[in-house]
Amino acid sequence: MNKERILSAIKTQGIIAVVRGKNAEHAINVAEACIEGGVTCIELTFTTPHAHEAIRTLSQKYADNPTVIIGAGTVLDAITARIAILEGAQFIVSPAFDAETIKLCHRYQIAVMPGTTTLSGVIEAMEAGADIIKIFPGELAGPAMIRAIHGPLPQAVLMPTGGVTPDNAGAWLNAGCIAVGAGGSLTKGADNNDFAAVTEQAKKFVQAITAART
Ligand SMILES: O=C(O)C(=O)C[C@H](O)[C@H](O)COP(=O)(O)O
Repeated sequence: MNKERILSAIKTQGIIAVVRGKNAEHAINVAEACIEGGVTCIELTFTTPHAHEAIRTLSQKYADNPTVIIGAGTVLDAITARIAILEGAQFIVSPAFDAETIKLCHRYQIAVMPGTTTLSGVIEAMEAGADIIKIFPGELAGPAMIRAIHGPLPQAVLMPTGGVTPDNAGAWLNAGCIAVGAGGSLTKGADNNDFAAVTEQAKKFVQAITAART
């Protein structure tokens, strides 16, 4: 799928699941539980051992399903981004700013989302061509910061991650975020292999996002 369609799908879905697995198989199970609950944009983080295998498996499985978008997270450098792209990742998320990662993603026309918590960081990311700017850690910023950034920079496309829950997801969207990223509160059941709990939590996120947009 081309980059515009990936970005449009993320905007429509309103949420990216941040999946940190114990290993590739565990990450795949967590991702499948999210997808079953209706959260279909999946960020597989490179803190998971052999994360690239999970990216490959899920990218191949959902290659013909345009509602499921598989991407990579915790991408700290261009080498990791290239590995993720070769395995099928359709978007790249970083917790911070790395110019080489953004340049590489542009080379392959893959959506790229660097992280920052400052206004200067937002401007630097926009100037480098970030498609979405991740506000991380979101719990330290809060939805008020989104409104504040959009004062001087109404054109900034922002997405928080860190501390996003079904209870506060709507506040982030109402503050002007294009989507939210949710890890711990979405996938905590997976710590005990309770994947049904992950599916239930995914449904709660979908309900919260639908409610915020109606
Ligand atoms: O490392 C990255 O690239 C990340 O994407 C960081 C994640 O956004 C947060 O770890 C998610 O935070 P929680 O939802 O509070 O678990």
